[in-house]
Amino acid sequence: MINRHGGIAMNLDEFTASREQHEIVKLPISEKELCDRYEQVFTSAVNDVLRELGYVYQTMPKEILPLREDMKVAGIAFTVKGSKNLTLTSEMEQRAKMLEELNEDSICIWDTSGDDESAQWGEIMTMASKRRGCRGAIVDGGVRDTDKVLEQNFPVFCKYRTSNGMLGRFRMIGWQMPVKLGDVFVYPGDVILGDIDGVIVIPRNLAYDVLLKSEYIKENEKEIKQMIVDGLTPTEVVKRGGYF
Ligand SMILES: O=C([O-])CC(=O)C(=O)O
Ligand SMILES: [Mg+2]
Repeated sequence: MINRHGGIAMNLDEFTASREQHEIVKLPISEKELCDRYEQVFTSAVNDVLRELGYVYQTMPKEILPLREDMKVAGIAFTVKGSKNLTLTSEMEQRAKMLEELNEDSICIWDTSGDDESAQWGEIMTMASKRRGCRGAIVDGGVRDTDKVLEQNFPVFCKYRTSNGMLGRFRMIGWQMPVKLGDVFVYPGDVILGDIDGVIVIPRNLAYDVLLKSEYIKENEKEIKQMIVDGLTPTEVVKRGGYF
């Protein structure tokens, strides 16, 4: 296309739409039921289903782990993006506003631009987000007040613990925008599942089908495990259609 200065114009409409007007498709079941059922499966099963569909870059950086090994959570992505920043004017007010926009069955996802210094989550933020019906937080950064977060039984997955509060060190640039943690893109509305093996992102348009197939895998693996209990060798298991 020739622009009004006679030069070649770049048409960014489609690209912009793919990034910033990502459709939040309606799901065949409620978000609450979807999340509750995802919490009954496990990340490895979901990962295998996504792999079958050709989606092999859906796991978050492997350093993002649960605060306690038995923590498991599924939720609807509410994304937050920030970076190291020395300014603090209105930082608290801005963070309060974000927390007040968290919705029921959300999970707060922090893209920290690779922060290695501050805590993006803590005790009071846990208390406030629980009241909003938020199901957990996934932080590509840090958490503080860890003992008080653990007492609240709120699933938090993060890279590190630190007493460094984010004020004056880090701040948000916005929320509910597309973010990228490691290799994986997260769009607001995607489904997130975290357990002892880490965190996986299920694109929203696939979320219901992937759930059904993951539930099937969970059932099917019972039969495979029974073959081992019955004394079959791994070779016999594979011959009968079993897998690992
Ligand atoms: O501001 C922070 O770093 C978070 C915090 O301490 C809290 O939520 O209690
Ligand atoms: Mg605190």
